[in-house]
Amino acid sequence: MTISTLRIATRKSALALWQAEHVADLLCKAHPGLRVELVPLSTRGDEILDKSLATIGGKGLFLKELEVAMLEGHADLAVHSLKDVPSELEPGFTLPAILPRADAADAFVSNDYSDLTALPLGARVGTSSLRRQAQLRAVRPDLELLDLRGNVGTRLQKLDAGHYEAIVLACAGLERLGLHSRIRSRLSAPTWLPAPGQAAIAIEARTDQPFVLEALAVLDDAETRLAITAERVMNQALGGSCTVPVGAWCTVTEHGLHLRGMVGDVSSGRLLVTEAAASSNDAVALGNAVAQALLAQGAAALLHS
Ligand SMILES: NCc1[nH]cc(CCC(=O)O)c1CC(=O)O
Repeated sequence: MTISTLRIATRKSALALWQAEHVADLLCKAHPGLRVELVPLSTRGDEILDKSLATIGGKGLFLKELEVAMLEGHADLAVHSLKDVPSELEPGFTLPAILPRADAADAFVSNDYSDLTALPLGARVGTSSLRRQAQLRAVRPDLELLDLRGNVGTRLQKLDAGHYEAIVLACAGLERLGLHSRIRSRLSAPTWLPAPGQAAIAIEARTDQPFVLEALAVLDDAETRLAITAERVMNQALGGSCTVPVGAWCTVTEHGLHLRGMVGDVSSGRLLVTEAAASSNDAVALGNAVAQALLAQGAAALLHS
């Protein structure tokens, strides 16, 4: 059976819409004659902006309404930032395609300062990400770390309004929104680790829709899938969610996979870091091995503190 139309469920933020339109373009190119429509939806994660994600129930809140739309037959697929996708999906759903990864680094964004070291003593830095907070603490224990939620545009407005000397965002999101010029410097591996799956776009669909899955699978990037598998397995083995400061970065070369993992503590800025290598067939084992090594270093105490 050939599919004539695919409907993409997406959140309504500028970044989510860009990503959904990007997938729509790729699908149209891959399947000439296919109609692709966007189904923009609001999620609880978008609506509740005054509480931390940890308090309101974590990352799943950005997926739920999109999954309901697929279950009710209003949409055939959903497009997500992979780093917002919980390591365990709801039953009945799968990720048939992971797109090639963009720049996974974080961005130091500031109107007055060129990088982290240039910030004055006690400067205010905005980020609600515990991973970013712990890594900031580790290099600059003097900084005042302040919460900052909302979509990318809102966060930049709060910086420009003078609430912070600097904020930290993902380079990939800024690039996609045409905001490359806001990146003053990159916070990148190996010294600074991104979130598991950062900068990769994931397509989600129902496991019981074989023709949809087949149409989507052509967009899958094998190398990115290997890397994010190792990173997400590590995160899951650490009991990971967005409520703990965990960073991961897996590279893929002709020699195989190399994974660097981090668990941090926000209050002390203490970071545990481990790395290991494996062959391309062993992404899952590599993720588990790095998680076990972090636990052996004492990660459990940090994760449950
Ligand atoms: N948590 C929100 C979110 N989810 C994905 C991205 C960036 C794009 C990506 O990582 O693919 C962002 C914004 C940010 O962290 O600055």
